[in-house]
Amino acid sequence: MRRVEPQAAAERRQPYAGRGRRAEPPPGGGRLGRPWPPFLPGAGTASHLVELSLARLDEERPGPPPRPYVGVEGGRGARRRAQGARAVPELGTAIRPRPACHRVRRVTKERQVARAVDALRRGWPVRVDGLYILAIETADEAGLAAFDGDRPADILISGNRAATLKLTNQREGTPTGPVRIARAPWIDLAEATAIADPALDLATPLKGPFQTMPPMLADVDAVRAEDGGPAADAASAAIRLARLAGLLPALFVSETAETELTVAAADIASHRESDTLVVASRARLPVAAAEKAEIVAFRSTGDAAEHVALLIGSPDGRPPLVRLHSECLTGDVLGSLKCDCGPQLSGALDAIRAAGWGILLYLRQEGRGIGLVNKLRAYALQDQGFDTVDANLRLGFGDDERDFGVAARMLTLLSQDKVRLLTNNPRKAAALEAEGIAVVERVPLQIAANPHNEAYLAAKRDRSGHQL
Ligand SMILES: Nc1nc2c(ncn2[C@@H]2O[C@H](COP(=O)(O)OP(=O)(O)OP(=O)(O)O)[C@@H](O)[C@H]2O)c(=O)[nH]1
Ligand SMILES: [Zn+2]
Repeated sequence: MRRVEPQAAAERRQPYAGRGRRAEPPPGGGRLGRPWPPFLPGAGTASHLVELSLARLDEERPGPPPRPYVGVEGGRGARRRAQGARAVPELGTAIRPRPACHRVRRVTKERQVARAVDALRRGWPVRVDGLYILAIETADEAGLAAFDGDRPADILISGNRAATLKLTNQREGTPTGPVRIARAPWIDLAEATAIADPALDLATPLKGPFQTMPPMLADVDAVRAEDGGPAADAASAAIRLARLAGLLPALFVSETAETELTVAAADIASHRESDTLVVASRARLPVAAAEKAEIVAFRSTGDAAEHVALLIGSPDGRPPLVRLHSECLTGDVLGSLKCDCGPQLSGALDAIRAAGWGILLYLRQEGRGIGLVNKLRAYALQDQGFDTVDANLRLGFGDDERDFGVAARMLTLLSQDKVRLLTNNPRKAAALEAEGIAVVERVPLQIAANPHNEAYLAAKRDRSGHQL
């Protein structure tokens, strides 16, 4: 039986001492100007607070023996061991939410980018340096009317989408960066949606005529942003923001609108999920492929996605066999035959178990980083005859929008700097190497084709350079 200490004993020790929590109210009151509740150990006001000694809990309910997993030597776990408390298996440090008494947090650039992403998804305007933007995909009539004000806002699309629409930049030929289309009176929300969404390309094959209505294509470089810096940077950042939001890279754009939400183009451009990624939690997880496995979940402050690592077997001194698996809901969960993701996932787990020690990183990068909704749009285009690469380009994205810096950061947090990589994709190996993870061997992960994914695998081999 666990014994609850009498209050008198609790009063001699400070609960949570040394954990960075304040024990006494700060001078001048608490959070948001409200007075802090009294917390005066020994004054009889906190009768429910007792200290449960870690050492005593251990005597009564011994913890598991330390597992031989990786971690940062000399970290919090090592200190606890040195103090004789229960040995905590080490694998990076889980970051707890801040206590409720923590006062107003600094608004970081990650938080500002996250807010902007959220606003775009909800159909709210955002200001990026001197450009105001509203996502075409999530705008409604009332929101667009408010955004337009006295003068119709223009349209901004990615260079890839502009190339699909054959909107050549008047000065430079084929555009590489975003292209701005002056909005003629006939371009209402429905027309703008047809410009944005290639699923409608067949239904409305004749768009425009844009070129005959100058200045339909304004070179964004010529427009200076109000806050300084070329509007081209703001335009590129705005397009990136749409992709981070999982939206089509097509926006209404204007130099005059109203919103309280401003985000700097430079903050969007430098936003990297890996910068703020931390270990959030971990647990033992026997899986069908391997009973001896452990799951580790990762979070970052700027993105909602939670990435996961599954550690299989025990470290044996060799670099682990590592699989970077990008999320594919349709293949991983529903058994889609259009791709090779499901069989690759189970094949990778089997290969890691057979190797004795390895890690599967489950990366929340659905659709090669364009998100589930856009991947399904790409599938609809593939049913029209476009291959997996062209479908992405028609949507306005690159062929592969994934940032493997996240995977490198996860490996670093797991204290792994050398890996044997299970992949047919040389880009993954190069990306890890660029982030400081040595890929000592590439191990192929070949899956037999089926009639539904033959063309997909051929496009990966012939157009994306996969070694199949
Ligand atoms: N945009 C798009 N994404 C797809 C399509 N088919 C599969 N995907 C996504 O592609 C990703 C699969 O990538 P992986 O298997 O991790 O990696 P890979 O680039 O194929 O390389 P390997 O390591 O050799 O398998 C998943 O995020 C899928 O959702 C498609 O037709 N279009
Ligand atoms: Zn898939």
